[in-house]
Amino acid sequence: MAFFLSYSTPIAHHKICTVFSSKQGSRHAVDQFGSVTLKAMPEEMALIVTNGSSNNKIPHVLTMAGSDSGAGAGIQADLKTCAARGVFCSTVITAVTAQNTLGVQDVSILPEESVAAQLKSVLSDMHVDVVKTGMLPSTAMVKILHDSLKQFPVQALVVDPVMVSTSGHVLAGSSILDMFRQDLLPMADIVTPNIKEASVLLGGVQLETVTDMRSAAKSLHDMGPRNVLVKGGDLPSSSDAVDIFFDGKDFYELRSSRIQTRNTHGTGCTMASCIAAELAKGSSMLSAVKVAKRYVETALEYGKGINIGNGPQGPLDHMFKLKRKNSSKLRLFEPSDLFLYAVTDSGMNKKWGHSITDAVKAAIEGGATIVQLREKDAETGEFLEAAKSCLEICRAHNTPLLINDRVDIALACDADGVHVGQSDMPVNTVRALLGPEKIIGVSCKTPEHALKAWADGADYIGSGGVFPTNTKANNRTIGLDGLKTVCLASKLPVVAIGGINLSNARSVMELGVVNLKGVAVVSALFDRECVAVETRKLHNLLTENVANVGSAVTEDV
Ligand SMILES: Cc1ncc(COP(=O)(O)OP(=O)(O)O)c(N)n1
Ligand SMILES: Cc1nc(C(=O)O)sc1CCOP(=O)(O)O
Ligand SMILES: [Mg+2]
Repeated sequence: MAFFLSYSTPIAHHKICTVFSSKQGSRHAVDQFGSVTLKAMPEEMALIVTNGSSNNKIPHVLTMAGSDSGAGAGIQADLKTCAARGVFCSTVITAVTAQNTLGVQDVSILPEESVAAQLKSVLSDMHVDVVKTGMLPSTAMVKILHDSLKQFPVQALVVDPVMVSTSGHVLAGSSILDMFRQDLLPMADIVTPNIKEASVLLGGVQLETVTDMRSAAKSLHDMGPRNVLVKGGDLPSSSDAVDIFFDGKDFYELRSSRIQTRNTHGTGCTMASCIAAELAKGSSMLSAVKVAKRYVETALEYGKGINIGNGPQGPLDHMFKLKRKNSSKLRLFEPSDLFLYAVTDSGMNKKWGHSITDAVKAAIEGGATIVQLREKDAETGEFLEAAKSCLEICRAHNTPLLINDRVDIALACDADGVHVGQSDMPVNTVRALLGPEKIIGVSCKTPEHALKAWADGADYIGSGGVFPTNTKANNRTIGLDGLKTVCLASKLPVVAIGGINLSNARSVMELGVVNLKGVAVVSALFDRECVAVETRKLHNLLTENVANVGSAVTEDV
């Protein structure tokens, strides 16, 4: 049963039920079936679920949208986004547009029979997980989609209600507005309008503030979709890019810094197809939305200087991963990096006569999977020099190097990221300074801290003190119970910290919580004569323990 519990997000739950619903023949049946709990599943059902999730099955998004000759938006954006996110993407083309950086010059709508045939070809044969819609230029196409999904239910439907191009060209006539409201939105697991589209769908209400966006999200939710994301990229009154996500119960305000670039054509399609891709991989809706927002922000940042075309709006560049700045140097975060997290201490190194570089080398040699420089007494110049030297060592061993507290030092030496506490620089400010791809960790002692860290754009949290420690003065001990409470509330991977050593590390990892990825240690590694030997011992102990606890500690959140 442990296998199924790891897929117990609402969306994946829906997917599991979809497997059975194909016999029942309607999406309505899927939804009713969705209320069956996993524990109540009979054995034969479990078998089918296992087969449906076999290793050979690649997550699959079907996009039903228009072709954009300029390739920033439409079908082309969806294909590139899914490819960048590691998801297979099939296509149903509804229209062929001639557009470039100047605007839309021509739109040819495909015959409805062709659209129906494309949908049938793919849905009947290719095991689609998620359908994403973009430009649906006729009421008949909405009906075709509706009927096709009844016949071939999927895990989720992501609706990007494309109505007006960013250049102002109307891509869906007013006749289909009612069809959107009556048929499409009630089918949708999420609808992702921008400000203009939300306004049109709501009969022309003006959206000028974040409060207006919240009311719009609520009113759109009343039209039937399970979740609503109102995108505020065009909101005139905000210096950040603010989106409002509403799941019918809670509102989430998702903020990112506004990137100054003309290359924004396709952000809407890209956001929706990235949400679809993450859902197809098994993410919860909220996580999918957050990943998509970061993906778009990163693409904007990397593509901001690209020069394509002579018009006012250039295309988004989806494949930035292929040509990142400093691509040989950039170290992207993996939750498994937290497995054995070595945090340095200048006082301990001085006591044992270790240079900072020797200490870091030894920790890596012993198996440390990430290093944090926590040099509380160092002068700025000395800290920066130490950071540069340690970065060379870490890069040579493909081990991420984070800087404690000092965002300026991290920026100056191009470290992989920063770890901050509750009274250090706020995470959203750190994110704005470091950009979307650097690693940010935050110390969290409570579930509230953990949720805020996630909402503000952190990559992981450090939680403790698990045990009393002499390394950090006046540190409150939260114990194993406190750690478990934080882990269960956290949507981010967690590393435990505080008084952890060879004699108690096992009890930490035996908590067996899926997002507890490792231990962060100072004195048990660095307040020792031989750092490499101590690190190796702890590494071995953790490795043995993971083998006992099983897959729980290797899965990603
Ligand atoms: C991995 C990890 N977790 C927690 C901390 C503590 O950070 P903070 O609360 O800011 O305290 P200081 O380390 O700055 O004293 C950490 N450094 N690393
Ligand atoms: C730096 C730090 N942060 C903590 C927290 O609870 O957030 S405990 C701690 C010190 C950890 O050192 P040692 O492994 O020597 O106990
Ligand atoms: Mg700090």
